[in-house]
Amino acid sequence: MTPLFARVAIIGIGLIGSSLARAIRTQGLAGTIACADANPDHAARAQALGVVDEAHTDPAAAARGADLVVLCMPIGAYAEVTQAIAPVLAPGAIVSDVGSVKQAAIAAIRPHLPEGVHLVPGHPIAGTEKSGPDAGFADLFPGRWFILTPLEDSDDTATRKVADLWRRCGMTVERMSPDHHDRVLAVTSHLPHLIAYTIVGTATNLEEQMRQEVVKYSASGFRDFTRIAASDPTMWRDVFLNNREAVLDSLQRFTEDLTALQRAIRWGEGDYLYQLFERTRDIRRGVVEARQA
Ligand SMILES: NC(=O)c1ccc[n+]([C@@H]2O[C@H](COP(=O)([O-])OP(=O)(O)OC[C@H]3O[C@@H](n4cnc5c(N)ncnc54)[C@H](O)[C@@H]3O)[C@@H](O)[C@H]2O)c1
Ligand SMILES: O=C(O)C(=O)C[C@]1(C(=O)O)C=C[C@@H](O)C=C1
Repeated sequence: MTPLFARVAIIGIGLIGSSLARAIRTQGLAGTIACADANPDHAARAQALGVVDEAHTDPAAAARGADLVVLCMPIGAYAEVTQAIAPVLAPGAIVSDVGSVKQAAIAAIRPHLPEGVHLVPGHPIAGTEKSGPDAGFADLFPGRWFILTPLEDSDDTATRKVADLWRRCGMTVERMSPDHHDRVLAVTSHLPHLIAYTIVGTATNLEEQMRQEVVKYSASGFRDFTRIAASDPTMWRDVFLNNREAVLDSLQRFTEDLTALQRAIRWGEGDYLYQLFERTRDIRRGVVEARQA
């Protein structure tokens, strides 16, 4: 099959960037895969692993001559990297990304793009708590959702090509407005991470002897939270700072629901607790049936 792109440049060759590189290679979707990473060890490791044809530390060196550039680094670095690659982007080139927040990603990229370069933002809803080029794997994507958030003026052909890329990596592609994406993900992804960080933080704040017992007798509920709370600090700092309104809104709702639960426990309202737990168990069944568990 002919490759979709002649040269793909992946900027940030960590968990998602290296998974994408592996999937592109496995599916034969690009003639050349170039990458750039600000961390020279990550660039060298990606080259040593053979997941890319070229590895650089300068993003412009990777992006030069690329028909597709995919930003795969934390959102806080988007503006600086877009400014660095802008002079080498040819008219007709596509710039896309995988960032977990869409409105802030667009605001950071769009002002710096030269005329004739197409912006097609997106977000693969797939990941793990691990980071870096060794953590990636091509099978991260099959069976998962990819949310495409094109702008009103996004080029149709460019949008279709980006959708095709992710479809051929095994994902199911859906379109959403950037604003809607940010509100949905605040509830389904950002809030759960915030809760996990809080629970694990609270436990580690307990006095020394207690802390040892928390780790020693970790029940699976706590263990599941520690997995999520091990997620990359830079990435998640940038997510919360860049989706502030939607996260604060869902956090407010969560706090109110928690207060209602506290009240039900205090007043022995067993029916309230039972009905809530019954409802949430059904939701879990739905997630499993949708094969997203
Ligand atoms: N981890 C997930 O589950 C997940 C899922 C979907 C989307 N995302 C998004 O993907 C992006 C990358 O996340 P990840 O999990 O792959 O993180 P990661 O830490 O594994 O990889 C990020 C890479 O970017 C590099 N980097 C940092 N600043 C850079 C810069 N200025 N220039 C070039 N490279 C730079 C880092 O050295 C690292 O190799 C984030 O925007 C995140 O929101 C993450
Ligand atoms: O499975 C995990 O470890 C993840 O946190 C993946 C997860 C999620 O919340 O589902 C995290 C961030 C993303 O932007 C997309 C996916």
